[in-house]
Formats: sequence, structure tokens, C-alpha cells
Amino acid sequence: MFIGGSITGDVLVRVLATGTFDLLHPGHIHYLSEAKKLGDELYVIVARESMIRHKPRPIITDEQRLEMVSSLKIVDNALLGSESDIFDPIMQIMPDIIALGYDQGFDASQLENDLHSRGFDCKVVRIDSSLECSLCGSAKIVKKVLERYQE
Ligand SMILES: Cc1cc2nc3c(=O)[nH]c(=O)nc-3n(C[C@H](O)[C@H](O)[C@H](O)COP(=O)(O)O)c2cc1C
Ligand SMILES: Nc1ncnc2c1ncn2[C@@H]1O[C@H](COP(=O)(O)OP(=O)(O)OP(=O)(O)O)[C@@H](O)[C@H]1O
Repeated sequence: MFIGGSITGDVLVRVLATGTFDLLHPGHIHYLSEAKKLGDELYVIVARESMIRHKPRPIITDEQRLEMVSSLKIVDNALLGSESDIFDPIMQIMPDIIALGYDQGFDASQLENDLHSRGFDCKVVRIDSSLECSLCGSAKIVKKVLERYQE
């Protein structure tokens, strides 16, 4: 998939996906695979534990979650997010498309506007589909582990 194509230099479409990715599961793979389909290169920002306030702290450290996501075949480049301003890494990566997950609490048009007001134009799309399975969620895995060891 190319934009602004010419014989001398086609431009790769860069897609950015984001998330915590604690305890990797097939739902994460589904999201990342759908995101990758939107372009040519998949970049991933792995959320910092210090920035996660809307749910319990991840079990796995920032560095280990980054190592796992980086090692996925479909991921071209993964990096830890900023600990202060989520717009910093976006400006570094300069994605063409940001792919939000089905349940990520960001408003696509609001995010597009926020980026625009910082002088950066980028499409923000929502991956609507989700994978349903009994352990396709980090919190579901944690719940099962707790139940198992409390038996
Ligand atoms: C475009 C975008 C950029 C983000 N950048 C960062 C960041 O730099 N640092 C960070 O800790 N979290 C960042 N986040 C937030 C997390 O990646 C994650 O999406 C958020 O914590 C919601 O987590 P969950 O979907 O894993 O529950 C960003 C999210 C989006 C949508
Ligand atoms: N089952 C799933 N199907 C599709 N996408 C998913 C699924 N689970 C997570 N995602 C997507 O993966 C990205 C990272 O999600 P996150 O790390 O919060 O996973 P999670 O397993 O849902 O975590 P938690 O259970 O703590 O909420 C998000 O964009 C989210 O929408």
C-alpha cells in the first residue's frame, strides 16, 4: 500500500497502535493484525505503568511488555510511551494512521483535532471488531489465576 507514489520513491503507510499489552493474548494479536492491514508498517506504543490510571497496574514491567510486543512478527517497531505527554512519541513516529482498539477510551475525531491543533495531520480510525474468547483479556487472565490459586 503506497501513498503519493512515484517511480522514484513510494511512501510507506505507517500505522500506529497503542495499548498496555499486559499478559499477551489472542485479542491483542487480533487488534495488531487488523491495524497492520491499514498500512505497510506497524508501530506500537506500549503504555507506561505510570500513565495507567483507568485500571489496575499491569502485572508485567514496562520493559518486559515492550520486549514481548517488539518480538511479534507483525510489529515493525515498538517503543515505550512517554511518561508525561502522549503526543511526544506520536510526533517522533509521525504515523499516517492511528488505529484505536475497540474499547480504547479515546474519541477518534477529538484526537484527530488535538493532533491537527499541534500542526500534525493524521487519520484516526477505530478497529471495531473484537475477538471473543474466555481468556482474550488481561483482566480475565488475572481473574482466572486468582481463582485457581484461591481454590
Ligand atoms: C495515540 C495514543 C498515544 C498514546 N501515547 C501514550 C504514551 O506516550 N505513553 C503512555 O503511557 N500511554 C500512551 N497512550 C495510552 C496507552 O497506550 C493506552 O492506550 C491507554 O493507556 C489505554 O490502555 P488500554 O487500551 O491498554 O486499556 C497512548 C494512546 C493513544 C491512543
Ligand atoms: N479481545 C480483544 N479483541 C480485540 N482487541 C482487543 C482485545 N483485547 C484487547 N484488545 C485491544 O488491544 C489493545 C491493548 O489492550 P489492553 O492491553 O488494554 O488489553 P486488555 O487485555 O483489554 O486489558 P484489560 O483486560 O486490562 O482491559 C487495545 O487497543 C484493545 O482494544
